[in-house]
Amino acid sequence: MISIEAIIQTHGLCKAYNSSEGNVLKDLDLEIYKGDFTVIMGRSGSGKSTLLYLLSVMDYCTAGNINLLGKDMTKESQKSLAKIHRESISFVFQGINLLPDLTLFENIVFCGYAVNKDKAAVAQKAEELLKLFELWDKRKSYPSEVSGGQQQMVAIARALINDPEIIFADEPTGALNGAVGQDVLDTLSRLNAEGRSIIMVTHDLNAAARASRMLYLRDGSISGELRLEPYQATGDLKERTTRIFDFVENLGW
Ligand SMILES: Nc1ncnc2c1ncn2[C@@H]1O[C@H](COP(=O)(O)OP(=O)(O)OP(=O)(O)O)[C@@H](O)[C@H]1O
Repeated sequence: MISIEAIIQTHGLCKAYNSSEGNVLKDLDLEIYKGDFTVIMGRSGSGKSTLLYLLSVMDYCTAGNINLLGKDMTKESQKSLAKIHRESISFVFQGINLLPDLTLFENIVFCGYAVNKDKAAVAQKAEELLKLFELWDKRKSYPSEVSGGQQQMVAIARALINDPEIIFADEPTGALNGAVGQDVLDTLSRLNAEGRSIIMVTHDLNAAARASRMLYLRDGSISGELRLEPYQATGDLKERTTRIFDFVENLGW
């Protein structure tokens, strides 16, 4: 059951990278709800990644404001923003971005130590996550020694080490083959079913089929929205994919 509690609200949100090219995001008024698996789609260049970076406060808006978990992000200090990044939100990138000189285990605990001084508790949680993702026997391997899918699982484990309320994902399956991509999506769906809010950008209809709410971005504005029943492991992915295809096709995808 999705609540109607907004965890993110934007008002008049604009982003321009330079004054000569105008706004990439145009006056967006948007709400993201707690417990949703929100998927953002749109054509290449429509501003999806820009929006994700703004919502996750990895980049700054040029006008308007963003309220994240009850706080106006345009008014928070750098220290407060850093705290929110460490404790409340996480980001899973397409490029994965594990630190190459740290083992899989070290990649995960490294982020945990930044928040929790109890190193034993962090190590315990990292162990649980690695076991959950069936990577415990690879804990001493370096990222270059495991597959892309395993690296992405570690990136998700790292994103979970501080128990974030919101997970942002930018094309998390973009670099993976089909079956491995499904494993990553299954993991995100499971996290969502456990109550975590997920906001994901994707071009992939199969990935989008995990959404409980779809937003379609066109030229920096939201031009459509679709609400779906939350995905269930036994659910009919094909039927959901067809619905999403019809939705985005009608919007000019
Ligand atoms: N750092 C940047 N500096 C200047 N322009 C940028 C920058 N990042 C993005 N843009 C421009 O902003 C627009 C939106 O880019 P964005 O990456 O948000 O789109 P997208 O919908 O995620 O695209 P894609 O699907 O291709 O990843 C594009 O015209 C892009 O060239």
